[in-house]
Amino acid sequence: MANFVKKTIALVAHDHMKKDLVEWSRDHIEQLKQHDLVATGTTGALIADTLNLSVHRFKSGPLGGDQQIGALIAEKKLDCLIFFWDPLNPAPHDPDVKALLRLCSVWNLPVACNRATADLIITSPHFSSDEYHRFVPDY
Ligand SMILES: O=C(CO)COP(=O)(O)O
Repeated sequence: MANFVKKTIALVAHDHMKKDLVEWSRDHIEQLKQHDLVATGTTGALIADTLNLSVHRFKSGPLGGDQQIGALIAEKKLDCLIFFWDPLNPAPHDPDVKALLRLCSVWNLPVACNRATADLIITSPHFSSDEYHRFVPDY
């Protein structure tokens, strides 16, 4: 029988996508409550205030928040990224966005860029099970 393992989840959304991420977080609030949550500044404030969840907030994305979350990935301190980036509007810090997504591939980190994928990740029995071991490359 599998045991529960608490994970660290990063929540990030661009401005036009924040409403989607708040709705998604509300839909999965019982799961999210069981884990440690981190976020970029504005996203984190919105989720914490709207849903009364405890969220560690890094800097706002354009001010370095994406890179701070990237650093967590490189330090193997993050288990999952839910990143609703905006496919229809350019971001001034697009290189940071690309760098963050790149690190998810470098470190084989589960990353969801839309609600359907986020649903599947958070509801997977593997997500918080001690019987599933994500392969983490040993560079
Ligand atoms: O820009 C972001 C991600 O690239 C998100 O930053 P905020 O949560 O501060 O809006």
